Amino acid sequence: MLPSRSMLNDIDTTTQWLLDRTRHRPKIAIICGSGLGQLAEMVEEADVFNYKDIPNFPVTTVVGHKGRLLIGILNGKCCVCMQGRFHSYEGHHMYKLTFPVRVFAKMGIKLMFATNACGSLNPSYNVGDLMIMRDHINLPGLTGLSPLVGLNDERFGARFVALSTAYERKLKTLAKEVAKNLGYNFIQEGVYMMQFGPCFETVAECKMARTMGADVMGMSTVPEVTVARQCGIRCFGLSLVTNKCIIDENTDVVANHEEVLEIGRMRSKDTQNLVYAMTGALDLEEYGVTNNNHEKV
Ligand SMILES: O=P(O)(O)O[C@H]1O[C@H](CO)[C@@H](O)[C@H]1O
Ligand SMILES: Nc1nc2[nH]cnc2c(=O)[nH]1
Repeated sequence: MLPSRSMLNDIDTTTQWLLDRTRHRPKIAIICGSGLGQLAEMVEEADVFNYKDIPNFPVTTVVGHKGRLLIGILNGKCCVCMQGRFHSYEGHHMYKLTFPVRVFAKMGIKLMFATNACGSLNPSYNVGDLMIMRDHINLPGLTGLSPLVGLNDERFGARFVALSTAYERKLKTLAKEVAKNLGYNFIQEGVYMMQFGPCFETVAECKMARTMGADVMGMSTVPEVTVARQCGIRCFGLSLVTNKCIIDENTDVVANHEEVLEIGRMRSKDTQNLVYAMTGALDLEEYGVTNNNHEKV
């Protein structure tokens, strides 16, 4: 299913529906990855919406993705937070799974923090490391699956989107500074490869991904970042290494979602503290926010 005119109009309907129900006017969007939903609990004075109640929103089907949108204040900045995301492998068309990002753009979001759980390919990474996304490799995109396929609405952005600046340099620098101040010794910076999922990789696929320059593998984030960039939203990506990708044919150890959620819980507080401190340290004027007023006038 490709986006139609009426689906594009749905964006206006959903945006207005949300703005009519919250006094907050968020400028930052946060997406919680698998097992990282506790991030959302830091949002104060939150107006909370279940995805199933929001017109035109998809619903989450994956364990560890709660399915709530929170709009409120995080360390002094007004944010909208997705407590649970959508994935292609759930059967959502890429256009539909990135629908919230277009709504965020329409709401006036200028920055997006996308978190995810991933498996590591880089042998120097450890389970529990947090990786600042330097860049990504979009395997589905390279093979013809992009959220930007089909009708392009110029209200959102250009037909041809440059992704060489997908991840904002200033935000990567800020993350490193903040992590240093927090005393974190488990920070990496590297390349995330998205594959469609839902299967974890074969050994041969892991070897291919590593050869292609990937440090970690996951099944999300790239569609959201692609759409955000088309809309002019600046992006920061944070990957939690929840497991090591299996690169040895002679082991019976296998990746599993329970382990992903467990490591998510283990690093939950550290991830929260990093995002919280980064949000507080942001100078929103640098990102085009002239009116720092959190609320509608
Ligand atoms: O990318 P997030 O949503 O964090 O989740 C990751 O963890 C799940 C697999 O355990 C997959 O959905 C993968 O993409
Ligand atoms: N593709 C992929 N996604 C993950 N999400 C969490 N761990 C993994 C993994 O090993 N591979």
